[in-house]
Amino acid sequence: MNKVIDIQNVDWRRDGNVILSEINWQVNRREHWAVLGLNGSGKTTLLNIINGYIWPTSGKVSVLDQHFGKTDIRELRKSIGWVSSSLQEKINGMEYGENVVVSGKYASIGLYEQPAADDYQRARELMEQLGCSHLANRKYQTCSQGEKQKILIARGLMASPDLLILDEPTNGLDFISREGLLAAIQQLAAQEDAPTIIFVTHHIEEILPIFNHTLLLRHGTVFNQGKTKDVLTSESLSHFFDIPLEVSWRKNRAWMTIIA
Ligand SMILES: Nc1ncnc2c1ncn2[C@@H]1O[C@H](COP(=O)(O)OP(=O)(O)OP(=O)(O)O)[C@@H](O)[C@H]1O
Repeated sequence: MNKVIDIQNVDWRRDGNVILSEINWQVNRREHWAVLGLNGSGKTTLLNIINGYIWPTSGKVSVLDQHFGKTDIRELRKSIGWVSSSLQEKINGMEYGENVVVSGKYASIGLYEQPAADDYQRARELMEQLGCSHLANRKYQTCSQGEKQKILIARGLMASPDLLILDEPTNGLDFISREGLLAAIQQLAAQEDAPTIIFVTHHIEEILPIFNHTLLLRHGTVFNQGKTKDVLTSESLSHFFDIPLEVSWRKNRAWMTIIA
């Protein structure tokens, strides 16, 4: 496989508005990317294009070397794990943690097929990896927000995807749970056989060292992209957010302070 994501000159217009404009973005294997942008900058729209839920008005898209327009998107989606808040709403709260994870293999929300014993074995391993194996026999609705996210990430890995998209996975987490989830993601991404991970966030300090590349989206355009250390600079981010700020690095993570 050459490119995990290859987006060339993509525009998306809706009702006379330009929502995405001239997007060019290439993601190679062995790279993990963070996508950063304020509300309404076009992050979800871009993810919807990658997953084939919306079609670009112009431009070319290929994902995992499959060229859109020439491929069966439903087949392709089996190789893409996607964890988002809209998925969270679709999960049956009465389902047990491990069943939620196993359902990821069948790319279905509930379980309509009879899983094999080794599916449960794999689900347990993934839950172990994410630090949530103790939730295997817990009803999903009784789990905390952070616990639910870990279950959903394990679920997203169940079909052994080549691409895993984490869309604002830390939403609604307190800072302890957030750090717990980030530590699990860092560990997961560092594994030899990890899928390529795209991590979408509003917060620069959530960009873990493993996210060696970052894409900055603003008003539906790519403001900057490249190596995370080159992109998350005081100068670049002051322009990006249109406010003077200073970036400092602690434990290989960038933190920003607004300077009056
Ligand atoms: N189907 C649509 N029709 C018209 N406008 C749309 C549609 N979908 C998104 N938009 C607009 O496109 C812009 C980008 O939205 P998008 O949801 O992609 O942003 P986002 O970066 O994901 O924001 P957030 O961080 O708030 O989730 C917004 O102004 C939104 O109102």
